[in-house]
Amino acid sequence: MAISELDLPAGVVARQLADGTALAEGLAEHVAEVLRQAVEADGLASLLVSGGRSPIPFFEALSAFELDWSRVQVGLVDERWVAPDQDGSNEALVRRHLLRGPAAEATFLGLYQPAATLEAAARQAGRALEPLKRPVDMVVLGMGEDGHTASLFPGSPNLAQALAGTCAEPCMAMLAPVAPHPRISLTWPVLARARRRCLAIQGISKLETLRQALRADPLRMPIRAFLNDPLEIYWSP
Ligand SMILES: O=C(O)[C@H](O)[C@@H](O)[C@H](O)[C@H](O)COP(=O)(O)O
Repeated sequence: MAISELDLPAGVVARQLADGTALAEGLAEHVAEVLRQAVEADGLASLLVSGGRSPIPFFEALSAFELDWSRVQVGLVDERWVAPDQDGSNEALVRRHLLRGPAAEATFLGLYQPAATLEAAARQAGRALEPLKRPVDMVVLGMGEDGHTASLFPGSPNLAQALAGTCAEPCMAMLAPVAPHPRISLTWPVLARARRRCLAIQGISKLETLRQALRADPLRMPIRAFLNDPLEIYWSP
């Protein structure tokens, strides 16, 4: 199976790479160029990345690119509600694998907030995102086997509100079916209205998930809400 076999909506571009290394390097080169152009045009660039396991090679490849990282904001599309020094923290993942070398000069805008409740933490995270340049210059999404993206999980309370184009909150409390369960996720308006968006997925199984998502209800497979122009899908076997 090849990604070219998928019937993608207009404005959705698919790039098939030979393997995970080529995917990480190709995506890093593309993202670095978008950031470089945004810094040149606006004096500031904003990047939102996903957590999980698969972005690590991409993070490490991107961190080595020479650009004016002091004018780049790096944030997360979601966070597990765990402190940065605990297992599962996306902030720790980005600080360890992306904010190093030249990229150490970037400004990190995290989502984790200690608070009495997850909902209070999400509200505080939204306020902490106020300095984020919008529309965001580049959002890099991942996708789970169930069709979730960021921490927009099927069956999560608040999902319908978070996917609505009228959602006024930049981020919301979400619940994942897998540990760590409490999450904070950016919402559709921030993620979908970015100037450039990439979806990075690897393996036949996720390609099958993507094929199913193209015909699915976003409430059942939330990635569907982002499969529209502009989107560049990076996929490798
Ligand atoms: O916090 C997270 O886990 C991510 O933001 C999440 O949305 C991730 O992109 C998918 O779960 C895919 O994860 P993998 O790339 O590790 O399969």
